[in-house]
Amino acid sequence: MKQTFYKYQGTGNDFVMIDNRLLTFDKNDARHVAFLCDRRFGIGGDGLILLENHSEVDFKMVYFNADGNQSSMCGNGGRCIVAFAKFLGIIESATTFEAIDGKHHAEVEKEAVKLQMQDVKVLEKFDSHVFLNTGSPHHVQLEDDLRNLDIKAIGSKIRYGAPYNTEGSNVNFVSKISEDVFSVRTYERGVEDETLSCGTGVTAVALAMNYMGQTDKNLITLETEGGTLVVSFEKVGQGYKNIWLTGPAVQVFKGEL
Ligand SMILES: N[C@H](CCC[C@H](N)C(=O)O)C(=O)O
Repeated sequence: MKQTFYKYQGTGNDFVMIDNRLLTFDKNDARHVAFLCDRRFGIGGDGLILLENHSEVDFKMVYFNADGNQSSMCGNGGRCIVAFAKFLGIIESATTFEAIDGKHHAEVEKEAVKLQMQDVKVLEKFDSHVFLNTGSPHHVQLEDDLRNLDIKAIGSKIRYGAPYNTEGSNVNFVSKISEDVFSVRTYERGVEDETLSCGTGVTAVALAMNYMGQTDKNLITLETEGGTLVVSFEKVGQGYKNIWLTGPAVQVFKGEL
């Protein structure tokens, strides 16, 4: 049976998107998901996202990394599925949906989508980096010069090394541009390469920079290889709440296979 596929991108983090409200897509066929995400033999994407019905909220998001395995929360994918839900006529602009890390509120604002992330109660500070989970695990480290970094080589070494090992972590390299602007490059677990941006990653960076005292602002601009994202938050004790990730989410293609 023919299947309709969409492609969405949020600041260059791109996804194969499927309306799976009829539950026809086989979630257990990792090889097929990896094929669809393959940039040469398939459609191509950093991940694949299913939109499904939900009994209490507007819809449910199911996320797969490009390796074909279901994974933790995807911030850019969360923004893209909200744009997809509006395109399908499921929502107007405000919405609440269910993802692997719980319920998320979001609002469509013209070409941009504003996505509320889960509260972050624990950040672990080390000499070289900060580790926190913003729906996905993130290692965040400051660098003087992002341009000449071999992100894939250095990122994979950290991702597969102790203490992350097989389960791994996403790895974000950051340089400070100004009091409220930071540049970020990310090595993504499950893509096992640099992606042009990472939504849970830039969220982690914004919170980590505030936590480390690199900024006392609570509205941070993150410049990524794929574009500009904005993260706002409220510090509460040693943690953060009312965390919002805002940026573009664009449908780039629709087709059938
Ligand atoms: N690769 C991540 C999930 C997707 C995160 C990223 N695409 C985002 O926008 O948050 C992981 O397995 O932890």
